[in-house]
Amino acid sequence: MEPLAVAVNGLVKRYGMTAAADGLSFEARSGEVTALLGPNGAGKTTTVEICEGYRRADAGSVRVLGRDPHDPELRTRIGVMLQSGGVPTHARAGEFLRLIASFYATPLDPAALLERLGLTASARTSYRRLSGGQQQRLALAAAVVGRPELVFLDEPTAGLDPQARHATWELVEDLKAAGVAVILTTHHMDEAERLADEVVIVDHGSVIASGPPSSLTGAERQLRFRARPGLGLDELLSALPPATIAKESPAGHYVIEGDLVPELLATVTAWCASNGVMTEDLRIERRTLEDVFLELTGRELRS
Ligand SMILES: Nc1ncnc2c1ncn2[C@@H]1O[C@H](COP(=O)(O)OP(=O)(O)OP(=O)(O)O)[C@@H](O)[C@H]1O
Repeated sequence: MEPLAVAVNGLVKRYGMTAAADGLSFEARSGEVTALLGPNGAGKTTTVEICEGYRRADAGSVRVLGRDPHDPELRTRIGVMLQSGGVPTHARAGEFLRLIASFYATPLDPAALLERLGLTASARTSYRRLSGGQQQRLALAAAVVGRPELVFLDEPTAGLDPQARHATWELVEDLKAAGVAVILTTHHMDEAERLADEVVIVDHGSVIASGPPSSLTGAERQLRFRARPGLGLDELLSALPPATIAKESPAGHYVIEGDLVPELLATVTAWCASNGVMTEDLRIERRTLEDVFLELTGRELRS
């Protein structure tokens, strides 16, 4: 069997009193997108940078393409897109990408990649004069131009416009189809839901849940609607089967969970009608990854 693209076991990394990684374990496979999710400060960047060979673990085992992350042989086999870009500020976009491509035996065509990411018109512009979104796209191009077997993408779509976001998603889907292992960190749950084969939710330095997005969100559906705040949910519940749950969170947003048969929908809308309640956005849907994420990690802001 093909070795795992990334295998992290019991990873520990401390900064003084802070355990950025605290016994963290996960695996990533070739031809799959593995999304690392977690609140600010959860330990994602620390973990990814240890896998990339930029930081050293205090304890635990980390294997990347079957090797130690510091093995120089990995340099040409992995692609890294850093949040900070990592591109010299004076370098022109096109020249920079051609230079990076020249380090690899069988790179992608830099001009085609620039075109694909909407950077052709900016090819002669220096990095520091590119817009934030253009800089980010160039960093993505640099991460993939060498046809790596494994790519680390740290918040690749943060701050991108919708067109660039879609172009990035398509590129990630193509990488996956080509058998590349993609490790993606993102704060966009919809992005993870769309792209990831495997989601790893990290909090306080360890993994609190993992699995395919559909296994985390479950098959259960919810009835959701918006209406004026403070509806008498106890009264509504008394008209519904005993196991039904109704919540208002946040104010004016209602969720009903239970056996979602047509009669339940009819009862809810009839109750709304008899109470003069006009609903908006009435819909039946599965829980989203964002729902699961907030349930698991809480709603409080992280320091
Ligand atoms: N070089 C460092 N020195 C000291 N503390 C650090 C260092 N790097 C990270 N930390 C701390 O380790 C913890 C985890 O940080 P990390 O950057 O890995 O989180 P993250 O999940 O990537 O967060 P974000 O979503 O904000 O990028 C935080 O408490 C952070 O302050």
